[in-house]
Amino acid sequence: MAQYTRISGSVGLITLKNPPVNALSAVVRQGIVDSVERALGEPEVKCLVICGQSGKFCGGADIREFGKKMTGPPLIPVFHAIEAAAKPVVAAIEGIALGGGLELALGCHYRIAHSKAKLGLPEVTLGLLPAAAGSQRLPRLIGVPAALDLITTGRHVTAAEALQLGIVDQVTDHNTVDAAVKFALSVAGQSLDARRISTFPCPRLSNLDAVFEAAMQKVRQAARGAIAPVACVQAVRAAATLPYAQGLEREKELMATLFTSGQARALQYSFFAQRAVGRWSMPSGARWDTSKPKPIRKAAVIGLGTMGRGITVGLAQAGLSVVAVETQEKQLMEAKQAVSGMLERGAKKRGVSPPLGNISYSSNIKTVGDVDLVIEAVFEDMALKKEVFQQLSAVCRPGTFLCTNTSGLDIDDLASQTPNPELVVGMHFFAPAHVMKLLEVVYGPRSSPQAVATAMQLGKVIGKVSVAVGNCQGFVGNRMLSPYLSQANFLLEEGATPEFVDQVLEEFGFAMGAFRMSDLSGLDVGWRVRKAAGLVVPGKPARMRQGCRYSPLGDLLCEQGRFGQKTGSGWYQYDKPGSRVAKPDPWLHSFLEEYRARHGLVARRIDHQEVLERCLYSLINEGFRILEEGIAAGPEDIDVIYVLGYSWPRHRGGPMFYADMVGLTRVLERLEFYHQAHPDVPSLQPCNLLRKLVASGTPPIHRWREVIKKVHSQL
Ligand SMILES: CCCCCCC/C=C/C(=O)SCCNC(=O)CCNC(=O)[C@H](O)C(C)(C)COP(=O)(O)OP(=O)(O)OC[C@H]1O[C@@H](n2cnc3c(N)ncnc32)[C@H](O)[C@@H]1OP(=O)(O)O
Repeated sequence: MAQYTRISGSVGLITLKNPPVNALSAVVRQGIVDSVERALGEPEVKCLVICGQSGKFCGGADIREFGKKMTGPPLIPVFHAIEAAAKPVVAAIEGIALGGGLELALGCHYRIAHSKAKLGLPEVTLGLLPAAAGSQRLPRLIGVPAALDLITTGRHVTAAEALQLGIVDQVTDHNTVDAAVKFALSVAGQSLDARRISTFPCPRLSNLDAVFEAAMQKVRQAARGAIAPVACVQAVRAAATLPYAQGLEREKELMATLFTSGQARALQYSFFAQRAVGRWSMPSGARWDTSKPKPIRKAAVIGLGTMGRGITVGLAQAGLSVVAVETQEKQLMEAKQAVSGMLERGAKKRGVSPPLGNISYSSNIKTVGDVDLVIEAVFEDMALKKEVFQQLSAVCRPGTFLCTNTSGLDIDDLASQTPNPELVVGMHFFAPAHVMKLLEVVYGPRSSPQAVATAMQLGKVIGKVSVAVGNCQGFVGNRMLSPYLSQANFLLEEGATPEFVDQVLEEFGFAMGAFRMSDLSGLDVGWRVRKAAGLVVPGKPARMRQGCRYSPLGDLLCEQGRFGQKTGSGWYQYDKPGSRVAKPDPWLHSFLEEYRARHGLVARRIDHQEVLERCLYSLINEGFRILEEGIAAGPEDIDVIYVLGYSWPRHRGGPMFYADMVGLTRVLERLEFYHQAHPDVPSLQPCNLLRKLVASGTPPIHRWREVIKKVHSQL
């Protein structure tokens, strides 16, 4: 709702009340209309102030109303009524003014913001554009280049930047409503002619075409197929070239295509999924709302390689005390320098001082005796990790949580090295660990709910989106990647090239195709895992292992020292070791031809559809298996992992959402088709849960959990 009160005798105060973010639901919109009408009708009222309850101005349109039947007054006429008012209307912006929230403020005559407020038009991140006249008002207020930047990226700006850009008129460190009331009284009675943004001409640009061409090129490059950023540029162009009313028509037209698009649905699903993963549950019944985390004030990181350094930076930046341990003195010195550099660069960007004092470095593991939680980040080697866990058990005080940063090793096996396996969880960080948003929190059968809650909470404190998953080979992300990469390799055996496979996957929207990604991560990583699993048989590249089809192509490259970017060659060639520019490699093409000839394989033409279906559907099929086994609690968990950790295009929601969009029946049919053609590839065999979902009438994704529950109850 919107509450109307009169304060200081002549100020009409409208307070938006719709927790948690005062979104502009139908009731709120109606409340604004009624309150404005009332204030304008009261002769004693000289000016109006609009604010939001609980220190939050407004989080924008109510996203939960999208896709439902529209009720209540539409936003544009509401904002026009405010702008047309004969009494000054001042927006008192505390906390947030985002999307429709900022558009509401732009409809007001003045804007006063608290110094800690964040403002922005993030509609593009939801597959939309600022279609409550934001795309038309903002360029008129701050000029085309700045408006293009804010609208196409959706980035939030601080109050200080908003003041500099001219979005707000004043910034205060004190009570924002008081400041707005004082300000409103000071301008009451003055002419409002120069305050109605819709009447402003858009600031002229001499190089208008060049500016828009450059903007379009930039968004097309960054968007990986997303349509909203392109529509945002088109809408701002309308503001720059058309009168306001016509610009508004164009904004409406563009919004109509976006609003009902699959991409908008995917992005909005992704928004809610990212929040839903915080409400985790375990098969034991333990849940986020019944498991209390322990506060972590002091943590230790063991092993200061690339991952350990990033984790140390993340913890220190979040204000924790960190003991950073590296037993090799030379490595310790290098790490100290590298960590300090990262902290200094990060602090410079944020205009704060680097938290160097939060870290103490040591080469002795015994120095971790008084920490609340340890994150072991030594080399990915089970024997080494076990040794470290045994040492930790001896030196840590009782109750210390022991976490391991591993991308797939058995958490339970590691937990068995300690007298308190309930305190052990996996924390799978993604490189670079201080930058990547994703954290897989892995619980073993003996991990306590409190240990999981604590790791999840710590993830939040250090700014990660944490997803709780069960213990299995590769956890969720890497387990699903395995069939995807296998298919990519099989496609090479059958006639494709790395360039073609990558092109198809990149056109789908991945930042990098399977082979470019493998070259970046290092082919030796997978090689080591396959060796440990007994799959690599040097000198005998037979194409079957343990009764299933196996491609030894990656192993053969590793045997030649081709580990990817770091060695200057892998699936591609690079100018020099460490170079990032992948070039097709004639050597690799001849190698593939010889390989096929040696194994009696005849190259055939493989089309886009086959590449996409075999790579993606095998990955999705593994996702269904993961759900069936209860390793992930719901499809949102998998989708968040893929979008944040594996560069799955956000505008496609994630693999499970994509399966829902394609249609489960179609996914099932195509898997059956490919499995018939490749009966020796078990990952192509449709899993039971997928069959059950299809048999139960292909329910939409938000109802899959009901079917999953039934499957689990039958086990
Ligand atoms: C019908 C046609 C209308 C056409 C209008 C076109 C023009 C306008 C379009 C828009 O305004 S689209 C919305 C633009 N706004 C946003 O994108 C903001 C989205 N929200 C956020 O970025 C964050 O939530 C926040 C506001 C910065 C707060 O972050 P914080 O970390 O503090 O909390 P969260 O966990 O993210 O959110 C808490 C809670 O609130 C729900 N929520 C947030 N924003 C909205 C919203 N705009 N509508 C509905 N619900 C919202 C969020 O989902 C969380 O709830 P749970 O999911 O955990 O239950």
